[in-house]
Amino acid sequence: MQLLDGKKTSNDIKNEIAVEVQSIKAAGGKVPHLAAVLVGNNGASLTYVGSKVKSCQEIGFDSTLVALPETITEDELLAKIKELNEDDNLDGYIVQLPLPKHIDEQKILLAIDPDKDVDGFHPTNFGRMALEMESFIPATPFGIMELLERYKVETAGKHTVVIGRSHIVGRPMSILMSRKGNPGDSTVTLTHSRTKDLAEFTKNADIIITALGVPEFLKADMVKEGVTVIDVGITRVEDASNAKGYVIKGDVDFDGVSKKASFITPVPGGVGPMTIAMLLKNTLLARKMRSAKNK
Ligand SMILES: Nc1nc(=O)c2c([nH]1)NC[C@@H]1CN(c3ccc(C(=O)N[C@@H](CCC(=O)O)C(=O)O)cc3)C=[N+]21
Repeated sequence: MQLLDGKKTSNDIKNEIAVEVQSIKAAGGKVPHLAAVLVGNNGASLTYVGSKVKSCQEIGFDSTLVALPETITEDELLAKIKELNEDDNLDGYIVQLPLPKHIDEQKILLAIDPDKDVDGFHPTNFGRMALEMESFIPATPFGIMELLERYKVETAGKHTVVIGRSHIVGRPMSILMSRKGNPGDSTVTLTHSRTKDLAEFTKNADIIITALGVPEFLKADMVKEGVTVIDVGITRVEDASNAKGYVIKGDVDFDGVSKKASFITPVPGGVGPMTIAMLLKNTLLARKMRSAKNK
């Protein structure tokens, strides 16, 4: 069994990006600038946004945290988005999800300038991704593709089963794995809450990508020998014995499944850190695209 080490790989990627930042600086260019919009103070969101800002500092990016109150109106948030779109000193930004219930998420995502949409959530980028054009690829799926590539996991002609059809993980993942190229060229089954006999699919899968949010859902008896398992689940489960008061659980019963797997991601330290590294990679791409336009 080979562990797909997202912690290590994300550090490698961050180091590669830091080297590029240094050469941009040496050439007198502008360093990439990422902003994160955070509405309210959801505990998990604060953690992720905090690590995004910290990573920017580590690799020499400029970063801005736009912290807004939970009570902000949709119009006020749209005005802020407009401001970020027009800010010439900003290369890319993300609006941390989920947003409060009174704000229409789709409306907000549509307002983001596709050229600054480093999350790749705008329909323009999603469409470009599906059509195999250059685009910003959503960071979590992009991170999974990067892990598969760096660990040389064979995907061509393999049966990939994706569990979960969310717009930010499952659906884009199913598209990326079916695209031409390496990684890719997979035969993909996208399963979801209405799928019947899910185990019949997972038992026949060469690669399983699970983005469900149900702790330890995938058990050893649901997979075949030699499977590759990518665990995108991250659920905080209360645990008084832990200093933080919680432990992070993936969708996979790691102890059981890892005995049969040829490759598997841990949680934590798998897909999560990769998400942040790929967001930085998208931001570097945004900077390069803007610099080519003399911005
Ligand atoms: N606009 C937007 N873009 C996102 O990319 C986005 C989002 N909204 N909303 C929430 C999800 C979730 N997400 C994670 C990022 C890093 C870890 C991560 O680094 N996890 C660590 C553990 C961190 C912890 O202690 O909780 C790990 O798995 O090792 C997890 C989850 C990005 N998301």
